[in-house]
Amino acid sequence: MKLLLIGYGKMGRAIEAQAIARGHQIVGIVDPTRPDVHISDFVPAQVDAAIEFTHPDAAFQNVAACLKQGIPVVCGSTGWLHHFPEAQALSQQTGTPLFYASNYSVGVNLFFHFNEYVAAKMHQFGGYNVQVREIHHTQKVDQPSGTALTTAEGILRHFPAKTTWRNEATEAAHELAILSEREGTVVGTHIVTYSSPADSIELKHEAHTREGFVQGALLAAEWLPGRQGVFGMKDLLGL
Ligand SMILES: NC(=O)C1=CN([C@@H]2O[C@H](COP(=O)(O)OP(=O)(O)OC[C@H]3O[C@@H](n4cnc5c(N)ncnc54)[C@H](OP(=O)(O)O)[C@@H]3O)[C@@H](O)[C@H]2O)C=CC1
Ligand SMILES: O=C(O)C1=N[C@H](C(=O)O)C[C@H](O)C1
Repeated sequence: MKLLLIGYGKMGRAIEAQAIARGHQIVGIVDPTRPDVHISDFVPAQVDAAIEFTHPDAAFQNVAACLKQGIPVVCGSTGWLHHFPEAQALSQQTGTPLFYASNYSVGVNLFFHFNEYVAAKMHQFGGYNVQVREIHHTQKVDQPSGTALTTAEGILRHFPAKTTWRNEATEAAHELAILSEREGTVVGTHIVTYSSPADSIELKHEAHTREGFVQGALLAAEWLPGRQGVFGMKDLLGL
């Protein structure tokens, strides 16, 4: 496949290495270190899919530029979802597919699935409080993590005692606390804890390397071309 990389940081570089190992061709790299390369330089005949891992403030503009060019785009940047409805509308207007996941790791998407199942069961039996904790490296700019937000949304859908989330410890029974910690080079750890006076139950995902994110993003890029609409990992994995 012909891939356009948008963002050449930790994820962009890891995706480049794995894409080449899988026999794909990198036709361009858009990044502040290459100011002469722009998304608007590329047309669909040159690119099968773009893969975007940049920054919360840059992601929507990059996604919109790809969609306007008619280039299918796989986006992994977090912290820009207030613009998601605009991106969905643009995908529909242009007939160009968009793939978004707050986390591309297959393991995390299984964790999301189990999280919703556990939340529904814990609601059914009652007596527990719940909180979400995420730990990431100190270079991370957004808080809470996109993965923690998806996790929290899954709990809010199935555990009606919580009606909203707050990014700090909270005494309010209806608020789901998301605790964010930044520590060294931690790749990404997410923990959901249900606790009662008698006991506690934890669901934890710990990424050891970025390889899971990279593999998932490449699977999405291989799957997306030729489709129409807005997709996520549930569509890709059939979860
Ligand atoms: N969905 C998932 O599975 C995952 C999501 N992420 C998310 O992906 C994003 C990137 O993560 P990561 O690679 O670790 O971050 P890095 O900071 O290592 O890399 C981001 C790169 O994007 C560049 N960049 C900034 N603005 C633009 C722009 N307008 N156009 C093109 N490139 C730009 C940065 O350049 P400069 O440094 O000069 O600003 C940098 O080279 C984050 O939002 C992170 O949360 C990360 C891992 C997995
Ligand atoms: O910034 C990161 O590194 C990560 N970001 C994503 C998120 O915000 O959830 C995914 C992963 O946890 C790594």
